[in-house]
Amino acid sequence: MYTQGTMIEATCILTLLQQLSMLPQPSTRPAGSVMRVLNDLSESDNNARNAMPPPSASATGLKRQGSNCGLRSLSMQVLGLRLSVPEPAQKRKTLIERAGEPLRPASSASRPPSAASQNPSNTSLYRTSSNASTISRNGSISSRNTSNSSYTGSLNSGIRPPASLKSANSTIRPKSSYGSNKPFGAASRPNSIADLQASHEANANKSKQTSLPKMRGPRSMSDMAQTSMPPPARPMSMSNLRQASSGRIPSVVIQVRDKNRDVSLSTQLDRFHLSDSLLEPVELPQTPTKCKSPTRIPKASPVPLATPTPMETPRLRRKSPTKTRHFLTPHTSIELPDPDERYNDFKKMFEDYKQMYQDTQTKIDSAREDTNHYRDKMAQLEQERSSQTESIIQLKSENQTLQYQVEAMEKSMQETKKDHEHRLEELRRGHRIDLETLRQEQRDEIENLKNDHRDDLKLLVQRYQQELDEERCKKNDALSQVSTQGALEKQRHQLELDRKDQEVTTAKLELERIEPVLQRERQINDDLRESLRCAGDNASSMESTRQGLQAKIAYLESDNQSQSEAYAAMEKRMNEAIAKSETIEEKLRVEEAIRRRLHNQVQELKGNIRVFCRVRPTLTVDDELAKMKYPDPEESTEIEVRGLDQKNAMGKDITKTLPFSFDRVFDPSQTNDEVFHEISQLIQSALDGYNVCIFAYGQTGSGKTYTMSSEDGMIPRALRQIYSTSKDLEDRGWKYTMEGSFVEVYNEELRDLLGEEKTPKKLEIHHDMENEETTVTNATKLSLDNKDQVESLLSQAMARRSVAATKANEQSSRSHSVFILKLVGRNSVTGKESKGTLNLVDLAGSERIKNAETSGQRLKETQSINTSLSCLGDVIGALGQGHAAGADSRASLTNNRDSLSTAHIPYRNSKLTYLLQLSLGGNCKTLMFVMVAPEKRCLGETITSLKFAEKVSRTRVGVAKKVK
Ligand SMILES: Nc1ncnc2c1ncn2[C@@H]1O[C@H](COP(=O)(O)OP(=O)(O)OP(=O)(O)O)[C@@H](O)[C@H]1O
Repeated sequence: MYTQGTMIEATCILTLLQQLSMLPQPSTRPAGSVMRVLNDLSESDNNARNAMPPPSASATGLKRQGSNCGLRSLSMQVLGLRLSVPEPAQKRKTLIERAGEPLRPASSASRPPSAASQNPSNTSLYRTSSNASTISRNGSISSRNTSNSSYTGSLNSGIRPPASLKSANSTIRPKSSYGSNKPFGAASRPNSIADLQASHEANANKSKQTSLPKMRGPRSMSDMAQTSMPPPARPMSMSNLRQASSGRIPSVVIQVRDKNRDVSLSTQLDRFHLSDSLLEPVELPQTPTKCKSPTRIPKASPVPLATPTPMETPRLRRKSPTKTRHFLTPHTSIELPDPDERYNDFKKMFEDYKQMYQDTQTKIDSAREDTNHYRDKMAQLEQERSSQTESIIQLKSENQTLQYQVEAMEKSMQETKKDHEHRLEELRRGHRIDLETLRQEQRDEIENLKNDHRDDLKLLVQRYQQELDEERCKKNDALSQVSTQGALEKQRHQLELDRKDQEVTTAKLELERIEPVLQRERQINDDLRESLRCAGDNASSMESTRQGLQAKIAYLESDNQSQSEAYAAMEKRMNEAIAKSETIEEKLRVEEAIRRRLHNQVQELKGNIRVFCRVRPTLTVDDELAKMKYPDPEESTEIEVRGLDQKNAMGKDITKTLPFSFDRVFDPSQTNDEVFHEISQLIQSALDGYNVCIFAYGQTGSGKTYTMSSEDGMIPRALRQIYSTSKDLEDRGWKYTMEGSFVEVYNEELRDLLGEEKTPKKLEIHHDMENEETTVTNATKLSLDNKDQVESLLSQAMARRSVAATKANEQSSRSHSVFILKLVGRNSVTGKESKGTLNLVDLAGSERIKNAETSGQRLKETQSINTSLSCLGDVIGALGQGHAAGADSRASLTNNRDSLSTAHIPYRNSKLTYLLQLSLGGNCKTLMFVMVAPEKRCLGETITSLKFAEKVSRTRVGVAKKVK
């Protein structure tokens, strides 16, 4: 009866608890299934234990009997106080028994540590609670174990443990395997969906745990269920529940009514109190294996539980302050707790847990929402992952295909390479063979050619040897002849020289004699001019007189006789004056003829070929100058040039100084004016009816053009002088006509430099030997009738000279330019005529002959220049020889012309000499300017030019004669 009543009461309480505790997922559970609810609770405990937040200080203080079993534990506590449940569950293992079993891996590994287990303050608080005989449970597994240990301790021997042991137990608090350093209350943030789910579950469990503190009541609900109900389909295997039920066994035990002994309620309460103190945390072995003496754990007594009647509670409350101490058994000193106090505690705890449960539920809801959100996100990510995976697979397959292609291509390339190498090798072999064959053939051919050449060479050598011997014999004969002739020639020359010296001496004497005569003649001439002027004046005065007389005659005519006589006297005087004037004029003409003769004699004495040397000033300061000296500054006829550096075998300097002598030497300081002063007499000869030729010879840049054709050069000066002199001579009855032409000889061709025609006609040279006149057909001729025409001709000549430079391919020195001026004079008084020609020649640069490093057109030009200059040298040489021969044979100056005509002069060998035929030679007056550059780099050319000029200077070509 007692048991049955108790069971009914327990069932009612459980139903109430179910409603109050708001068990999770109540809808999923079968209504009214108390055992299933308990099972769920147990599982919730297991799952959410670690996540349960620690109770507040006040709550902790209230939870003296707290367990982590929540309301069920509370109910069981209550039941433990009131019910005496028989112990039918011998089959079930106690916590200690189960401690020997291996731990469930999931629960130990993943649960976060309990803050309380790590928090020393909590520990101390817990200890304080223990000292005050109240137990504070913070829901941690360690606390639960502690309670179990306490239970174990309490049941171990049934004897109250010594104080020292208790102290030790309370001090050395076991550390749960779940312990960690994580601070209390720190929310763990889920890292993954799995974490999130775990967190969510933990929250759910926590809420369950919070709402359901662990039961510490007597026995387990399963035991109770086994007692009052049929066993549930699902056994209550949750260890915590079992542990809790086991841990509450002492409480249950204290309610067991000992039938054999009459125990008062106070005693029981005392015992209960004592038993409560036993719930103080006791260190549990950390590993279940350490619990090696489960046999020490006393099993619950099988005695039926004695539940106090409802009436007993007020009785207990009405108890005097001096509380009766209740002991667990009469034989033990284990004190039981005060039931009222515990009841109040439980009630308060219940309220707290309820509040916590509600809070937790709210958190669960939000967590669920988060979970759903994260699930969606996860699904989305999963979808992306699958698409990425697909693309990766596709790329992999493409990559595979490409790799196959690459391999195939590599393979084909290898094959092609091998094929090519093979073919190359074959070609090389073939080429080697062909080459070898060709080489062999060429070797044979060369050998044959060599043999042939050797034979030919032998024959040639023999023939040439023979010819050489013959030639040698001939040359030896000729040499001996020449040497004989040379000796004779030398002797003859010596004689000639002596004779010439004699002649010069005679001429000098003659000159000395003539000089005063000439001076006298000049004086007479001046006097005559003066008297002529006076006569002119007289004539004019006479004319005026005559006019006066005529007027007088007219007057006298009217005045008869006297007038007639005066007129006759005047006429007589006039006639006398005219006659006197005529006499004077005649005298003047005679004097002019004498002057010309004397002038010609002087020119002849100076020589028909005269050579002037002119040294150009240096143009740059950097150039090293050749060493030149002018030993006779007064006479200015010599120049000494230090030759090219020479050293003998001993290394001694044997450089020679070469002396040269000319008719005149102009040093670099002398101007064109001074030069012209020296040649002006020669220009006058042209007016006197002589052929005059002035040419400039020298290397390029030596100053030929500057001397001949520059603005104040010889050509302009000559023209101006001729024009002015001709004008002067008009007074003496001379009337001159002057014709100028300007031609050049380029590549043995004549070109007109004054011609306007675009297609110039061919120029030809024609000599009129009878009149000793040279004509260039088709050449433009400009007459110099007035001063303007002179200037015009000069400007045209200058312009054409520059055009000529262009025409002559860049350099004027590539051609010989010849200015020809024909002078024809007629004396209206005497009826005499004179024909003279003035040739002014600017030769091409002489160095081109030797230093020509040209080809093509330039080579042709060089050859042409070379030929023409060489011909000029030959002509001058031949003229000298002819003159010598003529002089030798006839020994007369006057007959030189005849002798020259008999000698062969190679005028026709070049256009230049052919053009100047009548201006060179014995009948003409020739002046050669040898132009010299002062720079040392030009020394070679300078010496060559000076030697050539000296050779020309020594040439005697006879006496110039007037043109007929
Ligand atoms: N006596 C001088 N005083 C001053 N300058 C001179 C003199 N002689 C020549 N020169 C200068 O030297 C340079 C070369 O002279 P020029 O052209 O007359 O030489 P060239 O031998 O006649 O040359 P080309 O090859 O043209 O015939 C010119 O610049 C000229 O002005």
